[in-house]
Amino acid sequence: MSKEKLRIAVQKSGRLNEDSLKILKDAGISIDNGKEQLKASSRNFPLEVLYLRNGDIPQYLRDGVVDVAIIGENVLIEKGQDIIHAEKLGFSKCRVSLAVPKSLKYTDINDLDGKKIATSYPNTVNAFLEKKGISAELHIINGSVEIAPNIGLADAICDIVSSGSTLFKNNLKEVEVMLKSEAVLAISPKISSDRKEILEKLQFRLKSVLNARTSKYILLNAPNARLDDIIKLLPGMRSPTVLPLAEEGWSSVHTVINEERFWEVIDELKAYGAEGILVAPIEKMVI
Ligand SMILES: Nc1ncnc2c1ncn2[C@@H]1O[C@H](COP(=O)(O)OP(=O)(O)OP(=O)(O)O)[C@@H](O)[C@H]1O
Ligand SMILES: O=P(O)(O)OC[C@H]1O[C@H](OP(=O)(O)OP(=O)(O)O)[C@H](O)[C@@H]1O
Ligand SMILES: [Mg+2]
Repeated sequence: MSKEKLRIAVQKSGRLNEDSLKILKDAGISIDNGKEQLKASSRNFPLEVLYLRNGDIPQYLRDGVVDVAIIGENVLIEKGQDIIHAEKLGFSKCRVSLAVPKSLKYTDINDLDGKKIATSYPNTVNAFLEKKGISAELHIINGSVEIAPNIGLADAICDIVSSGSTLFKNNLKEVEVMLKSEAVLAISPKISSDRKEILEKLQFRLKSVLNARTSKYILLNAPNARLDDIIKLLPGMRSPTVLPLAEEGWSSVHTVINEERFWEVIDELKAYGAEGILVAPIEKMVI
């Protein structure tokens, strides 16, 4: 067997670290994790993990020091336009937005012309402003950006927004959403063909985990008279499984459904007489 290993960068600590390790674990990849180690290997998958600062990862990918990484799309947009985004991983969802003091009357982006904007995302802001034909002075800071208007450092800010509570606490309001982001699997343009084979195996596993996370297995009892209507609401992987119940005139229907779709159709299912609806998690889903 080849000794080749795929090298993946995972955030050392911060918002992405825990969910990144969790998705690898759910994909059946065990990583022995000495807390202080910056490098670790998997026992059961040809993977080497490097724990790095999120902001440094685009450069490591570009140089081919790591083959793949779990990173926020926002960082790739800011610093890694040349890097391939593969799977969206469904966690660390946020947006990168412009915000101004609540007291400021804001009509549109023209209100920021000639103003000072504090941000850790200068390339993203510049590209956005350029597209809108606006010029502003950027004040680049690495953290606590939201405090800038309160201390007279800037008129507006551009930073990550999720719940909006940091903006609220700093008396700011979100006025423009520049981009939406979530964690993604990013791929180095320099990855070798041997490692690409390992990457394909990793992507297959991640997709199975992601499919399972967004789907549910449902079982319900349905009156035979309304079976056709109920089945139309429940497409399933190929089609639902229908089994007769011991009680005449009733069937048991089993299927897989996207969780959001389940909540959309639940009232209709009940209206067609579906009973005893059970919803179960799916561990892995190979399509
Ligand atoms: N409040 C939030 N809600 C959801 N996702 C977020 C939030 N803040 C940041 N993120 C996402 O998580 C990523 C990592 O954020 P975090 O604050 O942990 O690291 P950082 O300080 O930007 O980077 P570094 O690892 O270089 O110190 C961001 O790039 C973004 O994609
Ligand atoms: O809309 P909210 O839910 O309030 O989240 C947004 C905040 O979260 C991030 O900061 P973080 O907590 O990661 O601190 P950091 O500046 O130390 O990275 C981001 O920089 C915002 O300040
Ligand atoms: Mg942060």
